[in-house]
Amino acid sequence: MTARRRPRWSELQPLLQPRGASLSPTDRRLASAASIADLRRLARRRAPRAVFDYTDGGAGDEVALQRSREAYGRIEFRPRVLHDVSVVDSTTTLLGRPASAPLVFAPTGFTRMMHTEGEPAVARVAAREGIPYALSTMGTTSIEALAAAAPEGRRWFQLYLWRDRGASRDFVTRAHAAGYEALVLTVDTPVAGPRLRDVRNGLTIPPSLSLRTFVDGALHPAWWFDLLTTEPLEFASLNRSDGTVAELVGRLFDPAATIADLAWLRSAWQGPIVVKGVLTVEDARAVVDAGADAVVVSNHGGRQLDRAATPLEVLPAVVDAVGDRAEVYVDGGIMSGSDVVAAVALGARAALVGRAYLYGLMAGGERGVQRAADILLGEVSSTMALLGVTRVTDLRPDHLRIRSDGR
Ligand SMILES: Cc1cc2nc3c(=O)[nH]c(=O)nc-3n(C[C@H](O)[C@H](O)[C@H](O)COP(=O)(O)O)c2cc1C
Ligand SMILES: CCCCCCC(=O)C(=O)O
Repeated sequence: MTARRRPRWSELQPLLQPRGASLSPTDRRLASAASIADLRRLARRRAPRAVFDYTDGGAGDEVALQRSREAYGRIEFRPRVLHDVSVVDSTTTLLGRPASAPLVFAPTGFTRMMHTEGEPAVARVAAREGIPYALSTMGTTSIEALAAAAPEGRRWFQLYLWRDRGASRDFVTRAHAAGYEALVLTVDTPVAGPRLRDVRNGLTIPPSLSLRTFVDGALHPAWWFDLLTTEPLEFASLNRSDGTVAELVGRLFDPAATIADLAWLRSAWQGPIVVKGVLTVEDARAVVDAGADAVVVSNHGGRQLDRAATPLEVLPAVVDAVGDRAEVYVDGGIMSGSDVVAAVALGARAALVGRAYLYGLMAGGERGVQRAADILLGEVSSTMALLGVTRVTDLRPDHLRIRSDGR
């Protein structure tokens, strides 16, 4: 079924080593992770609590976070049998260029806080696997350094509009000069969502030393060892950023941004623009009218407005409304390749994942991200085969039904 796909590094590695021989403890742990949920468990053990919670958590009571995830639990596949699935082709095109699967690594801020290998590690895995990766404005690696780390990769740049429009313009210029292919304008963060776990943990960016963080660190020495033995976190654009995430957002992000700013961006950037954070048909139409080439139906992984709509539920209506004029992606709660396939069957051109690769990163740096990619991409192929589908374009809504009982 996946015979034509090149074996992945982490599948090969155990075969190339004498049994149990020189596999590092990290490699052994990663090799034993069979799912993204397993990687999450490893991540939780390795990262300090404040870091894990920042990544894992959502806004408010985390209702949006849970609903986004639960929506995938309601999917019931309708497999078709006796179809030749000896060769499954998961390739597609995104923004007019080839991708090995309908999958994108979503932008995530402060990535080197999860593991010091950070964004370059994520970008290298994405490049190796032939999927796009969007660097965040709040990244801890500069636009230029990331381009140098994975020059052959498909790089998108995620833009937050800042109060200082000169700085926003500068990001656009730098992304263009460094060969980024697309801009992802995130529109669901006019102010910070209330991240209660971060408040309770006293999280600051960068993490500061206090009795609490000292104890947290003592319980997670590997993470601290990595942090202390590498260069300090480099923020893409900030010289000093001390404060809580909410303070940072309040200081930098422009709550007055409107659709006119998207029109401005359209005139300033010649390449594709993806608008991320749309949850209504009205907004999807408005941003496509203003020049967006793609929209991401997203509630920011449940991290912004709690009780915001569930992306998978909104997806079909957005596809109906703008799918003939723009590519429609979805994210939030995607933890397996079978979730990716369900999203595509419901009309998404691609699914973005955030936490899924961050759990891998926290669990084992670049090798952990590779493990996450292996798991997701392997599951995309096997789910397609088990559904009786050999091409992404053959996935249709009638390959599934949505159960109302959630079981
Ligand atoms: C730790 C973390 C940091 C994030 N930072 C950003 C960011 O800087 N910009 C952005 O547009 N979205 C950001 N997001 C949201 C993701 O791009 C994406 O929408 C979300 O993670 C999808 O949900 P999932 O994590 O369940 O896959 C972040 C998400 C996480 C988990
Ligand atoms: C509260 C918004 C923080 C913005 C930076 C990173 C990000 O988007 C996130 O979700 O976290």
